[in-house]
Amino acid sequence: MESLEIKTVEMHTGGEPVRIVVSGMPPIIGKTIIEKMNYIRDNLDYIRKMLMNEPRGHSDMFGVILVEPDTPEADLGCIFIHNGGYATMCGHVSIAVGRYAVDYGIVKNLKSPETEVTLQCPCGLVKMYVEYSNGKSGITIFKSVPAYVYQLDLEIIVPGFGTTTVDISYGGGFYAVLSASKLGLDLTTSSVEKLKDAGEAVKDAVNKSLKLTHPEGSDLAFMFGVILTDGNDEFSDEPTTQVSVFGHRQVDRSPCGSGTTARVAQQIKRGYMKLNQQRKYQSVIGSVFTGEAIQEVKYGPYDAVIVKISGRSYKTGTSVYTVETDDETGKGFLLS
Ligand SMILES: O=C(O)[C@H]1NCC[C@@H]1O
Repeated sequence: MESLEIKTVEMHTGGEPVRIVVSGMPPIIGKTIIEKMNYIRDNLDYIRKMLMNEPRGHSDMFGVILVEPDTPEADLGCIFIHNGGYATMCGHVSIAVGRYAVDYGIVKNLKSPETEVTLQCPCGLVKMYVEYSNGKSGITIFKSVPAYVYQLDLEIIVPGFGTTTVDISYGGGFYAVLSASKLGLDLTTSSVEKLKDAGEAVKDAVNKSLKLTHPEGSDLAFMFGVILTDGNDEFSDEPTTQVSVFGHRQVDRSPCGSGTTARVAQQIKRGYMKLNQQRKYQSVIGSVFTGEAIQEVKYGPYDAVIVKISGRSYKTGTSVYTVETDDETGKGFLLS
């Protein structure tokens, strides 16, 4: 532990933190990206706890450990980390890592007006298009893995909130999507604590009533989060607001890239949106991503769509993290 010296680049996307681990990790064993994620989870989880939890992080911290990809198609491999564990996809991090790859010389073939970066994520390859001109990077668009609805109108009993229905949709991770009003909540007036309670309760309820499967195996088949929306599903030029609750009662400050991907697939399936219609998705702090389904594809047995998301990230600093051997508290704790 004492010899750890983890170097990070710190960014945020739409207010959601991105702690990018760029060096200092012990060797990571594994051939595939999933094997690497599982190796870190089983052998190096103390590093996630040290970087995400207090006193170096906080209960809403998010990050990524950069690893060697196992395919020449990818520029970087991404292991996404949060307060409770690991994510198979993360849009807000991908948006930041796209800029990082351009600004820190990871990608050599810089092109204006946009430079392509490919990330290997546990869910698959994610293609980034980073705005780049006059030596400056900017807005990043990503095209994720195929997104699809797993089940519409799943009935669940949510303790403390009643019986309701949710749609289960996949955007690189599985989300339950529902209007906050179905739980008697309002995204503008309900407290963040109440939204966390609801998110946790919905996730538990879905886990009790549904066994998820995924065409590429069980490592991808778990409920990642809950998207509570303002219910404004009909297409409009106005943004629709949503909040993603995931991990250990963690609340996304950004509109949530993978959650937006899942919601676009759900809105297409329900006929609220059409292919090539671009919509604005707003977080509870007012940051905005755009989302658009650009192509229909078949994914295993599912009718899926390829979704394009755009957002903007910013750099906030760099850090070097260490831990002293006798510092038990400094190994990481959560207060909530
Ligand atoms: O943008 C996203 O996809 C995410 N943000 C935090 C939780 C999700 O992974």
